[in-house]
Amino acid sequence: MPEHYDVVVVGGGGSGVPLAARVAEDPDRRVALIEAGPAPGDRAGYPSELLDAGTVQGAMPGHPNNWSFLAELTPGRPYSIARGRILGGSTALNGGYFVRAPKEDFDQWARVGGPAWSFAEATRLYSALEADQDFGAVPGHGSAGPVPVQRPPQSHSITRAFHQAARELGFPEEPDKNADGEPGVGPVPMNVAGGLRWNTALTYLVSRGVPANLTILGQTRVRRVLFEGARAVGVEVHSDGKVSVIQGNEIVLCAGAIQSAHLLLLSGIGPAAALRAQGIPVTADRPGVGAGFTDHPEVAVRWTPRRGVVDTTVPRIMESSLNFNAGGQQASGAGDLEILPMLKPMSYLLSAGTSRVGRAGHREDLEFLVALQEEHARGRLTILSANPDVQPRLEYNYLAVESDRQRMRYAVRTAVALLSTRAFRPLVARITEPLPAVLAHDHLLDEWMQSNLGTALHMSGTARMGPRHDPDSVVDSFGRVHGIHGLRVADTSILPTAPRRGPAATAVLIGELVAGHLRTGASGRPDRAPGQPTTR
Ligand SMILES: Cc1cc2nc3c(=O)[nH]c(=O)nc-3n(C[C@H](O)[C@H](O)[C@H](O)COP(=O)(O)OP(=O)(O)OC[C@H]3O[C@@H](n4cnc5c(N)ncnc54)[C@H](O)[C@@H]3O)c2cc1C
Repeated sequence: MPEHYDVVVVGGGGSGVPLAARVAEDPDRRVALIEAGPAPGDRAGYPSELLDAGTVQGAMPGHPNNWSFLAELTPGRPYSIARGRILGGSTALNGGYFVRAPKEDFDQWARVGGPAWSFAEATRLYSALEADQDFGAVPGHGSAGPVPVQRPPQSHSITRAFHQAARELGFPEEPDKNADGEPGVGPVPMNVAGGLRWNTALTYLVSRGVPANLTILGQTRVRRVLFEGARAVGVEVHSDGKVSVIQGNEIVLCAGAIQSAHLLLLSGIGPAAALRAQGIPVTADRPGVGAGFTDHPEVAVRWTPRRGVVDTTVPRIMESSLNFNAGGQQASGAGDLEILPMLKPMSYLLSAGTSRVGRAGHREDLEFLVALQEEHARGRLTILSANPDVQPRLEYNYLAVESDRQRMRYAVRTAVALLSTRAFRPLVARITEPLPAVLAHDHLLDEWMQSNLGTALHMSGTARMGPRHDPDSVVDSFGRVHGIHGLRVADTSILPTAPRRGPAATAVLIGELVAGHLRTGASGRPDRAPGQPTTR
């Protein structure tokens, strides 16, 4: 007999772990959390390089806990897309920048998601999930949630110069990037404490204990959802070389923006013609699955530091960021551009000196990561085979529209202007690229951006929420798949657009929000406030 659970959660990452942990606070529900990667039961079980918040070694293509998907950022520009493959998901290998989406994002999302997605409701959820070490006691913040949030000291010479340079150019200070203030320069809130990256498994499960009614199945990969008519009844899984079935009253896909959409397609939910072309029987014709995703295109402005600027022993990769509007300092808005000064060379961040490249790293260039936080172009994820082992095609279409290129040019020129200020003079030996001749001409700068293009790895919107009559929407406000009973998606796939800041905090919020709805089946307001201890 297949095992049977009340709730089956597929994928233990930014959203899946909080969701499973919260639902399992109800002792009457049997919950299964299925994770394709390993599921360490304690901190010592995590590879040390994934805990080290001073590097991002898990982002290195080919790392065993990284799915390393192949994508095209623009036609002809292949790129390896990092995603976490371990309990904690991408939060186990990300940059640790834990920032809320601004009010403007929630205003936009609430138009299709309703009151559960209002900024007031989001503030309540963000506050309940955090233990903010700097502002926890003030309204709009929390001190009792699972996720430790801290702003790093602003003492590094690069950070001090960055603040001063931003002021020289007229940008305002933004002392708390998790408050609803004007975008500007300020410390980056991080889920980093004691030099450790606190992934969702450490915060929601290891620190708080795994409830007896929550079964965690590691090294178990879901291949597709199983149905009886229009009701999801279970999942087909592959583990230990065997294929088996796990049944559930409610199936929740939290496999991330790439794999939740892929699982929907493998299960016959998506554009009917594309499914039939792969021989997949159509369960629900939803053309929106995989279509129109957004992310944050990124380029690196490189500079050679003077001797003594880089200190690889600093237990952080960054300390501050500048969020600003493409219309200039005078423009209002939530900030569609971002500049993040890295404190160490990228080669070092990816290998921590364990490879030849990494050892040389401390003498190499540093980067300002420059990102477009509000894309107008749209990407596409399409199924290539009914075989779950064949990854979908990922076409980002970055910078495909002039309004994106124009704002990105503005951001790159601003980064170079920051490095050219008086504040940076004592630190900068030279700005390596883009060169002045490239900066001076839009078409040359466009070519440079295209050939240096990267991604912030913030994919969202592959199964967007919206009203059922909208053919491009896939789920409702609480992740329920239109036209199907007992199946939800709860991760950044459901966001209509990528948040204008990093999505990790919002991924956790999605887990909390959908768990609240699963617990009550009604308003989304949980019967017990998240962060409040259980009474069992
Ligand atoms: C290198 C990197 C750096 C980043 N830096 C930042 C940052 O500094 N700040 C920020 O805000 N955001 C950052 N992000 C993005 C952020 O971490 C993600 O947006 C967030 O973790 C998404 O949560 P999720 O639950 O949607 O997906 P994930 O966290 O990716 O979780 C999905 C989980 O599902 C599992 N899974 C997938 N398919 C299956 C299957 N078929 N069966 C079973 N399990 C499956 C995966 O193994 C994974 O554990 C970064 C991402 C990466 C990759």
